[in-house]
Amino acid sequence: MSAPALRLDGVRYLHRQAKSLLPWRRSIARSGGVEEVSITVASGTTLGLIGESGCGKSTLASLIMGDRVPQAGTIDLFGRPLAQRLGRGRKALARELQMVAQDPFGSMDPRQAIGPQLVETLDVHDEGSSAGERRDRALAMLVQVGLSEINYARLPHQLSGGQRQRVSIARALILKPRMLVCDEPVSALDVSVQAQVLNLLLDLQEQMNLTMVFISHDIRVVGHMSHAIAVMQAGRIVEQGAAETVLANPRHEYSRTLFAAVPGRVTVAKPARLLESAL
Ligand SMILES: Nc1ncnc2c1ncn2[C@@H]1O[C@H](COP(=O)(O)OP(=O)(O)OP(=O)(O)O)[C@@H](O)[C@H]1O
Repeated sequence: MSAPALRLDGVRYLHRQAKSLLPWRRSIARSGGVEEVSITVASGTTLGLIGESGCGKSTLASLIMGDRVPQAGTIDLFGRPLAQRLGRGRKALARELQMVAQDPFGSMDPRQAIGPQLVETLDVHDEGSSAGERRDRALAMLVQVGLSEINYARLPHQLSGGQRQRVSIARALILKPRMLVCDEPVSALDVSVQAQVLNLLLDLQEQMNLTMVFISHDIRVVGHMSHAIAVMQAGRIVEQGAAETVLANPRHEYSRTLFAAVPGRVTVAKPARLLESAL
């Protein structure tokens, strides 16, 4: 079997608490973070990462994105150590690995229209193309995420929350990365809009053969999106496996408690043929 798209082996990152101003409490205490995290994501599949607020999901996302460096353990992306691709390799990494976060507004320039913001990404990373080609690519990307071309000239505040999240997906995918980390991408959206954005992500995954890490506290959402699921508690992965198996037969006590809180049955939408290679 070919190398997995992403492999984390024994990754640790513990946040340092700010130094106390009280002299007798000046020792640097460790607070939350992640510890001994080992996960594997097969190419073209989605690993759903689930756990309660504060368990370390976003810390893990930032480690995968290379925004934090592990204090122990290794991260390999497409068969190469991530650590080698930071620093000068950063720019090339952006063409392989992108992120969609919960709040699309936070990462957008409120005064710049949507289209030019997409073009700007190409300006930085795709110097070979002409201005006209970049504009065409931005327009095509808008259409690919289900937005009409009219949105090219609109400002972020003129769009709905769902449309804004589509724009941030467009911006993440315009460089045609191979891997996408989604950190609670639909948590801020109305339930009716959530399904549309999730299905868009599923379609794009198929069209672009994307590998995804999909982070959510919502078990239904993770069930809808994932081939494999990892359950996180207090910074550690307590259980991982094929999505169907984990959801139907959770082995860890914590997973059972987490799933029991969800009324009804959680369904897995992903095709079974991919399950085997997802592990
Ligand atoms: N920069 C930081 N400095 C100190 N502690 C931090 C920092 N960032 C996160 N933490 C702590 O680390 C733990 C994990 O936080 P993290 O944001 O990774 O969890 P999460 O599962 O993504 O939570 P949420 O779903 O609420 O965003 C928490 O206890 C949090 O308080």
